[in-house]
Amino acid sequence: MSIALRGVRKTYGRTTALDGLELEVHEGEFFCLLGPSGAGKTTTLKTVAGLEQPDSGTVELDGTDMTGVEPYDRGVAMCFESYALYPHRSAYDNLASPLRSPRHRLPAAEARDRIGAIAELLGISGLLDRPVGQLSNGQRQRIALGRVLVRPARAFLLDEPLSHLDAKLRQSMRAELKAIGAVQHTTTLYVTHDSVEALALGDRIGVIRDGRIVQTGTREEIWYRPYDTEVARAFGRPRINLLPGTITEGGGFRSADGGGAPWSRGAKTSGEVELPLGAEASPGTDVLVGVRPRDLALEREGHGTDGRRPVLTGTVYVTEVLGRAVEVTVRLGGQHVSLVAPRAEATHLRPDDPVRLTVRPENLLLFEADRPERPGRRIETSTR
Ligand SMILES: Nc1ncnc2c1ncn2[C@@H]1O[C@H](COP(=O)(O)OP(=O)(O)OP(=O)(O)O)[C@@H](O)[C@H]1O
Repeated sequence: MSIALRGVRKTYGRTTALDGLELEVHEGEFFCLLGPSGAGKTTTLKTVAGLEQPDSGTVELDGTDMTGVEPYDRGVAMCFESYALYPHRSAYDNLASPLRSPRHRLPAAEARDRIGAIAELLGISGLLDRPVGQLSNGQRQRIALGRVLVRPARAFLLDEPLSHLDAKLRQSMRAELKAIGAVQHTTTLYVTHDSVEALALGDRIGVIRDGRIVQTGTREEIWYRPYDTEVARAFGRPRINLLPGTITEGGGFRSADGGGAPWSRGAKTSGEVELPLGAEASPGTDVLVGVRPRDLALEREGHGTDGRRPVLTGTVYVTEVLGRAVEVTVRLGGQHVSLVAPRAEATHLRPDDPVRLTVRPENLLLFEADRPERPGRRIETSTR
């Protein structure tokens, strides 16, 4: 089933939950809607399900306007973050109840098989006899998810279905979820505020902010061509580094002289540097250059640089071991930047050690400077 929201506006009193939201989810797609708390994610799902009516705008399912169509008749199955389960009934009964409704009734043996298969995938087979009221939050959440997935639907609407699981379980369930046959073949609109989850699961991702979609794209598009600094900051941990500067006459970048400009280039020594970015912006524009921590490399001593890659010179501020990698925070002039390096390359580093960092020009992103009224938008360059 395809899902489309066209110019959907929804207010609650003086709160605007959805502000002319436009969204299209294609048939069979796993679409992640990512945004911070209060952005309008749950309201979007409820509007698609028919549990909320838009003040204006329309919801179309398979191209048909759903205005006036009851939730029950929309063919979508929704899983709430605050799961509505029957606490006194067994987990099995909770999973089985959707299959007893006149619309979805299945022969008992088939229902048993289906429940067994879903329970197996969700790791809840051992809990089926227990009353749901006695289960942990994480266990209940999996029952609630199972309840949605067990019945045939033309689209699944899932609202943070893994949020109550511990990190390890969440990670394994994430992998399982996409492998579930029903999910593979059914349009799924999945709400999360976790960018790692969105990147792992989404065929496409929609970033929602203040009731509007800011950007829609594949994970590559969102990662390499973020709409603005806020989208860039939302994806990737540690966060993207954003360093201030201005656009030069030739469309390059000149670092802001924040007390000892950190950039140098090629064999030149430390000092203010110009990066030829081919920026589509007028000279003098205040900008931010974005570099993700994993795209910054420590220049190894004695290896020099190839003369083409920009080099940043600074001193180590602090290091933190992240499993097999190390996050190194480097002081550059008045700024701090983080980079993630393989442990072997970074374990010897101590605070105040001088370091030189390199970055591939194609890994530099350019943005307008942030303004009070809105985050800086990405500026096209010729280096990527
Ligand atoms: N029933 C309601 N009555 C009044 N205001 C509401 C209601 N439901 C949602 N809102 C408001 O609408 C806005 C969007 O809420 P929504 O629940 O859609 O956000 P969300 O992105 O799902 O957030 P979260 O991640 O915290 O669940 C919020 O400001 C919220 O307070």
